[in-house]
Amino acid sequence: MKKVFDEVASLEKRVVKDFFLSEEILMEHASNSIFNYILKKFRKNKTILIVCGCGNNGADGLALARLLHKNFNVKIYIVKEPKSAMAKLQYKRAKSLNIEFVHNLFEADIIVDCIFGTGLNKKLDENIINLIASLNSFNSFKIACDIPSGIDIYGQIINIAYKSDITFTMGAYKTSLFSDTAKDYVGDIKLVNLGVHKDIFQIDADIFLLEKKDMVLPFRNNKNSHKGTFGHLNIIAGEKIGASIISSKAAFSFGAGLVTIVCSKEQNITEYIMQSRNIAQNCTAIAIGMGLGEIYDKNLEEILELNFPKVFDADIFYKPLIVNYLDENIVLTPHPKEFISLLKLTNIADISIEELQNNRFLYVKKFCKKYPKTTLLLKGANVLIAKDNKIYINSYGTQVLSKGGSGDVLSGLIASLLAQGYEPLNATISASLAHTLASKKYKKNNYSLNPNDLIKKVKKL
Ligand SMILES: NC(=O)C1=CN([C@@H]2O[C@H](COP(=O)(O)OP(=O)(O)OC[C@H]3O[C@@H](n4cnc5c(N)ncnc54)[C@H](O)[C@@H]3O)[C@@H](O)[C@H]2O)[C@@H](O)CC1
Ligand SMILES: Nc1ncnc2c1ncn2[C@@H]1O[C@H](COP(=O)(O)OP(=O)(O)O)[C@@H](O)[C@H]1O
Ligand SMILES: [K+]
Repeated sequence: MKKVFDEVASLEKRVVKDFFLSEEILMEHASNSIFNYILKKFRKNKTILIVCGCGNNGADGLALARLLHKNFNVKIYIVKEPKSAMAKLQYKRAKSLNIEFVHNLFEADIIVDCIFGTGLNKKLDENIINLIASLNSFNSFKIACDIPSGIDIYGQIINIAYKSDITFTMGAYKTSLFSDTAKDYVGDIKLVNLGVHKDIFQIDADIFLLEKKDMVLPFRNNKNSHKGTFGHLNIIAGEKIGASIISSKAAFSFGAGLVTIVCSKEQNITEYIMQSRNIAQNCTAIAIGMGLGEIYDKNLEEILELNFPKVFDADIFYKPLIVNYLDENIVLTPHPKEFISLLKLTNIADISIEELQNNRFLYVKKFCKKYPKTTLLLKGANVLIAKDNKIYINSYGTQVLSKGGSGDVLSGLIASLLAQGYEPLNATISASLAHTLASKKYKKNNYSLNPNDLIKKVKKL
């Protein structure tokens, strides 16, 4: 996993102060990394339009223009006269090299957005809104320097934002790049080294970006085993049995030795999944909430009192009783609407879905502060997993997963690992990665995936 920071300016200052680098060295590294990328990826006859603002983001662009000049057909468009010292210096250098400055935007082969970086601090005026809209309308390959212009430090769009194919982020990953809103604007994200190794540049973090290698699949080590070795998951069925069936199939495919659906009447379910009226004697984990609908408090309480690891999903986030059971045994998998109900039940906040989506990191941190031992997975375009005041981002999911039943597969995968003895945070991280990475293996198109297709892909990880 990689470290992620809310702000990077203090890290830059530290490198200048403690390791005697200069702002100029950092900037040269920033522009050089984009230069090298363009040099490798594109032929030399391509036109490149670099759009520069008045601060150091613009200065990065002017330095980049200097590096690209004579290698490519480079044009600079100045949005606002250089204001920062570095922007003035880089402007002077670019001018002295006779790089062409243009006064009209055009559809270049490549556009590099260096209008605003982390310094964006107010609403965009009409001219800049129109300018970004024009850039977005061009069919060029679009690069963003540090962050797509128009996205603020909270990852929100103030008026409009540049839509890039790739973003070069300077020095460290920023949380703003991983808001759900930003996901349609950042494109691929590349981390740029600013002159010292990232382990020196970056201090301790409490937010992390998950990588494929963080996924631990439930491979079986010992040949001398039996079904009981791999746990017995009990899924509490509710009014909509389909949700439990999907979860049970996902759980079975992900290694649980036995899976039982606990239901009050006989159901027509998959033959290898067991069914029972009661929780099994040898149960090792419970999943509850998916398709639950109404349930008597007394019945719910009896289940919640059982001392097994549990996944709480879906309808359970509307039951006030659960707030008494949010301990280290519990994994919560709400989507945003369910999470605002949980925030209300726990007296943390009474907010709208929009307020949550604009501040996902903030409300996950608030929840974590009150319930540090519980594992939380907040669903979304970028999934946030949290425990012990640390947040883990899973950014691999895509719109292919926006389907009824995708969440039931996820809860089944997590519960399966819990049943097999994984610690709750590790179970949640590995299952969430398996869920999203499996979905990426579905290549037909991005609209037709169903839960069974997803489970098939999980089997092939
Ligand atoms: N500080 C350093 O050592 C480094 C800085 N770097 C670059 O510097 C950037 C940050 O530079 P700055 O702090 O100068 O900030 P920016 O270049 O992002 O923008 C700041 C300027 O834009 C103006 N501005 C902000 N919002 C505006 C709006 N809505 N409409 C009109 N004008 C607006 C501000 O008044 C300010 O003059 C980073 O994103 C990165 O690209 C990199 O070169 C790496 C090294
Ligand atoms: N656009 C998207 N990008 C990434 N992941 C998504 C997207 N849409 C949905 N998902 C994922 O799909 C799952 C949907 O779960 P949920 O909304 O609970 O559906 P259901 O309860 O019908 O199964 C979650 O894991 C969510 O993170
Ligand atoms: K930018």
